[in-house]
Amino acid sequence: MHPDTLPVHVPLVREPWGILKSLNAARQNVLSIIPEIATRQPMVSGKTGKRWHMVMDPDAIKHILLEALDDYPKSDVTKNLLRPAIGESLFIAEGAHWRWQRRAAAPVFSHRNVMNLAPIMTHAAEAASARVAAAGPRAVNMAEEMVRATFDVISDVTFSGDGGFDRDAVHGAIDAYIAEAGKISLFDILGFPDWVPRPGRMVSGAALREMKKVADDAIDARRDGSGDGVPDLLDLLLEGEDPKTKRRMDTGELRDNLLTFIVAGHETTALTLAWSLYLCAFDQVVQDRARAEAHTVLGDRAATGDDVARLPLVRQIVDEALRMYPPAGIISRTAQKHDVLCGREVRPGDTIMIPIYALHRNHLLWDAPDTFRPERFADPKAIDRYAYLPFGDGPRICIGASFALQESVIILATLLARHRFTPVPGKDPRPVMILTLRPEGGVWLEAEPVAAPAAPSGRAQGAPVT
Ligand code: HEM
Repeated sequence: MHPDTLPVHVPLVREPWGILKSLNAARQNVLSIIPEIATRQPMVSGKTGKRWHMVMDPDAIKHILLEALDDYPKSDVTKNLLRPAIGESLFIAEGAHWRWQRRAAAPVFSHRNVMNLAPIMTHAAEAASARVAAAGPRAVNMAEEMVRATFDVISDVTFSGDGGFDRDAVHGAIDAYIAEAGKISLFDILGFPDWVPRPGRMVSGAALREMKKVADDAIDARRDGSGDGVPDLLDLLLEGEDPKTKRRMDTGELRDNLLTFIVAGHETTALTLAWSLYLCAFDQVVQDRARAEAHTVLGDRAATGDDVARLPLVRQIVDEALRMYPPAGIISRTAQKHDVLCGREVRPGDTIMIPIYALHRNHLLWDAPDTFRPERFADPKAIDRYAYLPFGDGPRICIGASFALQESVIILATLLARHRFTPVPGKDPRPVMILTLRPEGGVWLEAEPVAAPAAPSGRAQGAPVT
């Protein structure tokens, strides 16, 4: 197929690059350090200051993420990067300190609790759809809209109804932090030796202090008052207890974990939605089919938690967007022991990268990997589990995966039911990874209103929460 007929992708490196060239390229886009052969081979190794390996072999990945979990902790660099913002929270902690927090937080994301939070997602979907309608007929940057929608959701489910919680202050602080942290990660992902100067290390302390204070105040206020209505993530985490040690989180631990949910959960979900909408605009046939599905199930109302299971094509579009543009495009670990992966020697201290972007486009694992084909997810059993890792895997798999998928399907189905999205010529986004895989330039789409048919009879109406 002619490349012009493919959705946007990153041109990968075809020749070995020196340190400076790699560094320069990574400054612009971390994905551009992935060699093209990583989409054709099970493992690629090299040395850029430190020894590194990129692993795309499902069995080796299973070994790293599941069987030998303790021998492959998250790389120090990832942890150093995030610690100033989110402390020793679930995302960063290792060993016993990670285990008790994971056990205490697991029930927070149970199917029932996530379902209970669906009305907040429906409400955000309604609001996003109304904003898009109001902005038309001119082109809308859907990437920006989706950041707003998912931030509405995550701030409502973390600190719902807390009058004193200043959303804009937290949003601003997180964005400033991520922008700074992104600069550091370029060095860190490459595994440069510690003596390389890191200009971004001077992360703005003031922004972080402000963010933590806002969160602490909201937690203390909640401890004093009683939360009413459906318990949100803060209520659930306040109740959370490690069943083994009976330990509960103190205010600092609660704050670090709630901020983790905001940092880990909001931009990633916004990107999933932005890329899904880009792909729907790219392929009008798929978009029409998804709209027909949404109309059949929803009629003229917004999607609810109960609808998610009845929207398989919308879900497949989300799955395929997560394959082609995984928000966490690379995850990395530091080897602790001598080991052998794909017949190759691994030494303690080696950086192990799982370039999810290249794994999801590996020709050994996927047919026509650069082509948008949501139907490849029609039968989930047909997908090799360790070939598809948008949420990681093993005990450290994303704790918010079902939350993110539910939110994405609710928002995408609602938007597709009410608008027809078409690309704006000459405004294709460029996939760029700094900390996450973003559509540089935005996802600019024309959104034409579509009249939805009346709600199908005999089905409960999902009244949006106001
Ligand atoms: C589409 C959206 C999302 C994507 C693509 C995503 C991706 C990931 C990935 C790849 C990991 C594993 C990282 C590694 O092993 O190095 C992870 C971990 C994590 N994610 Fe997500 N995530 C998403 C949404 C969320 C949401 C909504 C939340 C919370 C509300 C969340 C909270 C976390 C936490 C706490 C961890 C660390 C878990 C642990 O180490 O025990 N994520 N995520």
